[in-house]
Amino acid sequence: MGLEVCKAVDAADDLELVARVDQGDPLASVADAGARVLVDFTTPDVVMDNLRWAIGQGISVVVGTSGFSEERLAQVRTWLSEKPEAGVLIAPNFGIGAVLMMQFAAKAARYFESVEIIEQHHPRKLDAPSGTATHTAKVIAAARAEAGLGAMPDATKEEFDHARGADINGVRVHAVRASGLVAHQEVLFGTTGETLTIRHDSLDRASFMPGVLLAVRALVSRPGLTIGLDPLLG
Ligand SMILES: NC(=O)C1=CN([C@@H]2O[C@H](COP(=O)(O)OP(=O)(O)OC[C@H]3O[C@@H](n4cnc5c(N)ncnc54)[C@H](OP(=O)(O)O)[C@@H]3O)[C@@H](O)[C@H]2O)C=CC1
Ligand SMILES: O=C(O)C1=N[C@H](C(=O)O)C[C@H](O)C1
Repeated sequence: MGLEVCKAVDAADDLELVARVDQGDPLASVADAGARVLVDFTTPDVVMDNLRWAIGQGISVVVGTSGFSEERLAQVRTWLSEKPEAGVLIAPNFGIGAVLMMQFAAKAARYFESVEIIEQHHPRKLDAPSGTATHTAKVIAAARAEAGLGAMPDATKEEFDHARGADINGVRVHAVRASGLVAHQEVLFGTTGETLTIRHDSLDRASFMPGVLLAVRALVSRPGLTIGLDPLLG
């Protein structure tokens, strides 16, 4: 993703790529180069250190790295309150189609008694389930709670470990890893006599770049914490 972002920024007429940082490179080179926005696609282990450093320097940050809990978001808000000029945008998925998939799923949630999420990724992915699937489960769970829906029907009494997937706020999420895949997700809804499947496929990492560039441009004049691309899409 880092390479893909560098290519996309380089190719944009209105943006200038001033620094590239890989593991082991000094972050100070970002500040020395006069960067106004830092884009972080690293790992959940290091992203918070990067964020703390960048916010401390007054540099805004676009974050694609997954692994953001409520506690992490609260920490970012605290850091930002000390640097009101800085902005941070954290998005579980920068693909426009993926953002729409999550919005459609939230809209459908109230009408179906059952829903499960099946995400599929390349086998080099470190985290499971994906940030996108986790976020989708949370927005579906919130929509179900708002509509007064209870637990989903499920008679399972005996199971091999994890056979029914991870339980995220009451929504089952299944993670598939296989060579050849990029990033894919299905949200499967069911109710009496019908199912609805909402599916999104990222077939190439270029799919994330329009969303990343949109966020970079917005953050030049958008202080505070923004979650997801939705507020930028109107
Ligand atoms: N929000 C979105 O739309 C998307 C989010 N992602 C997320 O982005 C993250 C990265 O994904 P991906 O690019 O596929 O993963 P990769 O493992 O291919 O890349 C991560 C890179 O970060 C480098 N790195 C590790 N530590 C640091 C550090 N301290 N400073 C700078 N660089 C560092 C790694 O170096 P090294 O190889 O030496 O360890 C590696 O090159 C994941 O969390 C993934 O889930 C991915 C795609 C889309
Ligand atoms: O690691 C990936 O590849 C991806 N990670 C993000 C996630 O965890 O949801 C976004 C997309 O699914 C690709």
